[in-house]
Amino acid sequence: MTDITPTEARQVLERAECVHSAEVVQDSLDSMATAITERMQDANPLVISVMTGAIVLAGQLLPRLHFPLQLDYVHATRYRGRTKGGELYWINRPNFPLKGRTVLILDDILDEGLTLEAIKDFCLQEGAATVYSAVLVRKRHDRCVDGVEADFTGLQVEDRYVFGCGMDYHGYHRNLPAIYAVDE
Ligand SMILES: O=P(O)(O)OC[C@H]1O[C@H](OP(=O)(O)OP(=O)(O)O)[C@H](O)[C@@H]1O
Ligand SMILES: Nc1nc2[nH]cnc2c(=O)[nH]1
Repeated sequence: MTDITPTEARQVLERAECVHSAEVVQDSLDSMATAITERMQDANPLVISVMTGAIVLAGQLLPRLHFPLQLDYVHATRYRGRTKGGELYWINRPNFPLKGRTVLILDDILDEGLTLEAIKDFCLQEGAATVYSAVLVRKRHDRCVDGVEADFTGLQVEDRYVFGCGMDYHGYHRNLPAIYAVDE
C-alpha cells in the first residue's frame, strides 16, 4: 500500500465530489434489505462479508435483516490500498462449512468483477448450494468480467475511483457515511 499522510487524505476529500449523500446511502440500504428479505428470509443463509471493504455494509445492512442467518467473513484483496487492481490475494477463507448452504456474499463495490467471481467460484467449489451476492455500489463500465453481476445492488457510480462507506483511498476514508469520487 502506498502511504499517504492524514493531511493528504484530507486534501483528497476536500477536492472530491460527493456522488451519493449519507441519506441516499441509508435509503439504498433500506431498499436492499427489503429485496434481500423477500428473496432469502426462509433460506437460512450463511452471509459472507468480504473484508475489509464490506465491514460498513455488513454493519449497517445486517441489523435491517429480521430473519435467521449466520455470519462469516473472508478476507481477500486485489487492490491492497492502491487504485488499480491486481491478482486476488487471499488472507482468510470462510470458517463455516459451505456444503449445501445458501450463501450471500456482501461486498462494498463491484468494479471489474474479479473479486466477486473468485469468491463465488470458491463457495461453489466448497459445495455451496446457491450463491447470492449483494454490493452497496456497482461501477458502470464495460470492463466487468462477463456474466458477473450482483443479485442485490444499492447504488450505481460512474467509472471513477470512489471512497467512503467502507471503500478506501490509500487505506483512509472507509469511515465516511457518504460516497465520494476522487478528483483526477
Ligand atoms: O470488482 P473488483 O475490480 O474485483 O473490485 C472490487 C473489490 O475491490 C475492493 O477490495 P480491495 O481489493 O480494494 O480490498 P479492501 O476490501 O481491503 O478495500 C472491494 O472491497 C471489492 O472487494
Ligand atoms: N475504494 C475503492 N475500491 C475499489 N475497488 C474496486 N474499485 C474500487 C473503487 O472505485 N474504490
